[in-house]
Amino acid sequence: MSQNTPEIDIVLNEDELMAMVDQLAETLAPRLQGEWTAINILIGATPFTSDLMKALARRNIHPVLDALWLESYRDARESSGRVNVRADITRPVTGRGVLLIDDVFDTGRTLAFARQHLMTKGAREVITVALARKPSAPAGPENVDYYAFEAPERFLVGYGMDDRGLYRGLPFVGALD
Ligand SMILES: O=P(O)(O)OC[C@H]1O[C@H](OP(=O)(O)OP(=O)(O)O)[C@H](O)[C@@H]1O
Ligand code: HPA
Repeated sequence: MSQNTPEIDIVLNEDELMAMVDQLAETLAPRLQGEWTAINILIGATPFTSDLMKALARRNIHPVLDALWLESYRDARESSGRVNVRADITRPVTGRGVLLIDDVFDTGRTLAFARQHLMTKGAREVITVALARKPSAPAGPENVDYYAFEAPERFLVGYGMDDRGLYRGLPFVGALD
């Protein structure tokens, strides 16, 4: 790493990530029969969405892909407490199953907001999936439905996750202090 790059501890390397995404697709595939829309929660979920869509396609599962641009952290490492819609989905979801895809489930605000947003638009059912789940995230009915791994209680970067817009392109999941 260059002088200006902070120390980033590797939490999951590329091979571990790919194996986890593949396992998640194997688990999800039986639930995604019929009419489904997969929604990439922008920006952070983009690499995860891309790999999950490919892993589902290998199993002959082809949901419609859409995107919902939500923002609540911007340049901070803590949630602002509000979820702003920067851009909405592009196709109707009335009567369809919706798979909401996010990179990290932390306070749970983003996915709770997105679930309500899609139910209000008439989705038949909404299921949520995140790559990483923080240990302090909500459990019980507010919990994410599926996740690939339990992350350390640290600030994550890489594989879509950012610190002030940086490090989204790292091919691994790392942690900063
Ligand atoms: O569970 P929560 O506490 O709501 O945190 C999770 C959300 O925070 C990040 O989004 P952010 O607002 O940083 O936008 P980004 O996707 O553009 O990074 C991340 O991508 C999740 O969507
Ligand atoms: N890293 C990056 N973005 C995030 C995180 C995190 O740990 N938690 C919520 N949004």
